[in-house]
Amino acid sequence: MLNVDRLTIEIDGKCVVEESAFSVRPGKITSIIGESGSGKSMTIAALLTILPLGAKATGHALFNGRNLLDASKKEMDAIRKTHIFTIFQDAANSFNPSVKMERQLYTFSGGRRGDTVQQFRTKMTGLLDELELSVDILKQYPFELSGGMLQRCMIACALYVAPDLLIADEPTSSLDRVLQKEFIELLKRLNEEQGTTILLITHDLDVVVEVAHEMVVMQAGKVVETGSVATIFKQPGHPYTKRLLDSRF
Ligand SMILES: Nc1ncnc2c1ncn2[C@@H]1O[C@H](COP(=O)(O)OP(=O)(O)OP(=O)(O)O)[C@@H](O)[C@H]1O
Repeated sequence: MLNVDRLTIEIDGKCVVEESAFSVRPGKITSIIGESGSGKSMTIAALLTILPLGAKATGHALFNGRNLLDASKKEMDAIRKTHIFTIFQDAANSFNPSVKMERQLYTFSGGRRGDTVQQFRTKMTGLLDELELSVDILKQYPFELSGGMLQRCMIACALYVAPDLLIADEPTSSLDRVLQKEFIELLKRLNEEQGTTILLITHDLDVVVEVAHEMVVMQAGKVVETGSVATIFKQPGHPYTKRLLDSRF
């Protein structure tokens, strides 16, 4: 599904990710974990070709055989429209505060699929209901909804689009513990019921152990360990991973 190899990212000549390599297998939840500043978000930005100005990525990030790093804007737009869906840290920032939810959710889901507004309304109403969100939210503005509700709206769009790959970058860090748990359950459902492949970026080991099948450990811009969560938790191979796991107890 996704094979990253020798990914190096420089920002204004400074190397922030060095020769990183990892794979995301279809149907699995893979988590990238690492301390703040280890390069997790820059890695995702490189895959989505949304690196900040002055940044440059080299290497390979093969998504279904296509190197995302040298895809044109047009190709990338097409890939992001239906094949890769991204949920960012703070859902509130993903929405325009002055536009009602219905129009925005349509843009994120039905519009991407080429559905009519009527088709969107029917399908989205069912999804909102499943996610225990009232259909009335469609008439509301984002600021009238809580952070947890907005993240659930993003999940509703992901369920609607049914992407090949869902990238979630620290999706629970702005939520309280109860909402975090709820959101993680939804990610699990998406994976188990729809078979969605998920790449989850987090610095929370509890989240990793709860939901991920495989993990990629990053430290100071480098991937120091990859493997199944069960194996790594049982027998961490790298001193940094050991420290990370020890800090959990
Ligand atoms: N816009 C930017 N301009 C210059 N350097 C940046 C920029 N964004 C991030 N960096 C640097 O890139 C490195 C990797 O940052 P990145 O945001 O990928 O870390 P992270 O692992 O996602 O951390 P966090 O968990 O805090 O989000 C850091 O040294 C950071 O200072």
